[in-house]
Amino acid sequence: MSSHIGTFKILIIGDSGIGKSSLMMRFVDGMFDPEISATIGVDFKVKTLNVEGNNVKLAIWDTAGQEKFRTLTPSYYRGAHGVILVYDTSVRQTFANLDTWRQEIDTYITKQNAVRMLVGNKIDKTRDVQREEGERYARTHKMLFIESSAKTEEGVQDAFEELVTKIVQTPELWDASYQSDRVDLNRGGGAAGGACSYC
Ligand SMILES: Nc1nc2c(ncn2[C@@H]2O[C@H](COP(=O)(O)OP(=O)(O)OP(=O)(O)O)[C@@H](O)[C@H]2O)c(=O)[nH]1
Repeated sequence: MSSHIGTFKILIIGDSGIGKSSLMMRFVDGMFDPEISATIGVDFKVKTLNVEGNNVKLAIWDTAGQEKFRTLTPSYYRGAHGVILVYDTSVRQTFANLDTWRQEIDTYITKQNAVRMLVGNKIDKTRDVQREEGERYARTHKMLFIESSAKTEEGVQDAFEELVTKIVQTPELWDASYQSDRVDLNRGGGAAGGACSYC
């Protein structure tokens, strides 16, 4: 029997045109649209996932990459349990911009141990950034790492599953009864307790 451990807020950020909306559409709807339009403000979808016997509801926030369409940035980050930072493996500049996005995460995130994942998207295209470079960046900055293609589907499901698995394994992020300053050795790491809101 599986138990429901609440709703996780997942944020997708990164430069414009790297495929944030496409990753969300591929994951939630199983589709790819080569003519998808730019996000204005924020888009939002919900999906339920079963991870290690736990039913989790994901509230996925797909944010605009274009500065002029980014409004209310702090509210995107409020209460987020996981952040997916995306770059385009076929456009080096989007990799070079990662430091700026990481600074934004550190400025606005409210749950300090929110799980961070780096995703190199568009691996179906000619490469401008090698896999090893992405791996190294993620390791240096303590992020999970995966490469993907929203077009071919490769890596997309794995990215969300790995992120959510890590969140499930970090109960201080979502279990209201968990106190991070107290270590209770009798406590299991799994499915217990409090529901989280995502707003
Ligand atoms: N070849 C290829 N094209 C992709 C992939 N992912 C997205 N695209 C295309 O890249 C373009 C931009 O995709 P979006 O998903 O709108 O990018 P975004 O990051 O959400 O852009 P903003 O909303 O402006 O922040 C679209 O034409 C997509 O079809 C991919 O994995 N491979």
